[in-house]
Amino acid sequence: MDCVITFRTRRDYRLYRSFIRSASKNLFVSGSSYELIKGIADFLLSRTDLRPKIGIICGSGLGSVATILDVKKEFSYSEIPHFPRSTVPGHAGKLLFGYMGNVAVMCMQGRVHFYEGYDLVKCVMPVRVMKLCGVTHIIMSNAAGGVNEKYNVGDIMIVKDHVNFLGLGGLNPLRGPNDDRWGPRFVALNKAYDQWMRKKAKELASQYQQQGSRTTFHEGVYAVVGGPNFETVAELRMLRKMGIDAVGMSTATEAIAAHHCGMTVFAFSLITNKCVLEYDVEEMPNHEEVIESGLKQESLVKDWVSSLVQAVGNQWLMHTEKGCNGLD
Ligand SMILES: O=P(O)(O)O[C@@H]1C[C@H](O)[C@@H](CO)O1
Ligand SMILES: Nc1nc2[nH]cnc2c(=O)[nH]1
Repeated sequence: MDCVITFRTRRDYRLYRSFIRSASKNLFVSGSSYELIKGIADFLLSRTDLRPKIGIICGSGLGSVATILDVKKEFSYSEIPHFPRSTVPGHAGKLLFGYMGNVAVMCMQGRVHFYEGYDLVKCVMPVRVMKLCGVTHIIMSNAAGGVNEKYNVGDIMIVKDHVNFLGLGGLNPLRGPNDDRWGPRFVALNKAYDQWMRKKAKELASQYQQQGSRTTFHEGVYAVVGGPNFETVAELRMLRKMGIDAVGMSTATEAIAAHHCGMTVFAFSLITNKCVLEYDVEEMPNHEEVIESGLKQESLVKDWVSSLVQAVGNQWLMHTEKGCNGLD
């Protein structure tokens, strides 16, 4: 049915036209515009003198990583304008600014996920906020199911690559008009996970093995699925045939946004459950077990992440005179 709108004055017409223009623009950019994210970064930076160089995202049950920070400023996500709120147990929903040694760090104690109802562009908003706060290196962690039969609960997998099942189906945080201030329209991902950081992380990991730790470190491929259900046996068998080592519900999309805006990306998965690829098995994955596994590996993960942060800091010192204490 056609609809005819009449306007009493030219002013009414102009108001209507500008409303429609901004509404159609917002259809694409709401929650993601550069200006909005700059506003959030400015809000945070106006409340702390600390200028972070490294960003950390704590996954399910991995929030304890934040406790190694000498915290200088803490925000609850709910007090940050336009910031998404975590709704999942095991994600405290706090943004912390502090030091790890002499390295200035910004740390998300908990993330938001697509399955919580957020658009992907909103899920990656905190990554872009970190970028505009000055973060150059980002460390992402997640809880994941071990698809590779050699992986055991408590193992750690350094992510060397990912399969983005959401993205292959068209759900991508970069979908929509591209703002070149973030990065190019078509971004290459063959070097998404930084080689130097992976090598350093492996070197640091080897010390635990030498000290007799039972934790095994791997390097492997992470697959992101939409969640929130855990996978069926048929899905897991398919993932394994495809060469997937671990499966989860986050990280890959954040890594895409971080790489797109030029950050150096490192990600790791804590294997919190062994995926069940057989039908006649009693055990079933659950979120409580995921969180519990995170807590069990707390001290090793904290130690390892902290040494990696220091290693990045030392690397900076070698290449710049200023270092990374956030005061330069
Ligand atoms: O935030 P991450 O990816 O660590 O959380 C994983 C995926 C689900 O949110 C949850 C399932 O237990 O853990
Ligand atoms: N998709 C998925 N995410 C997880 N997070 C922790 N364990 C799992 C799992 O088995 N599957």
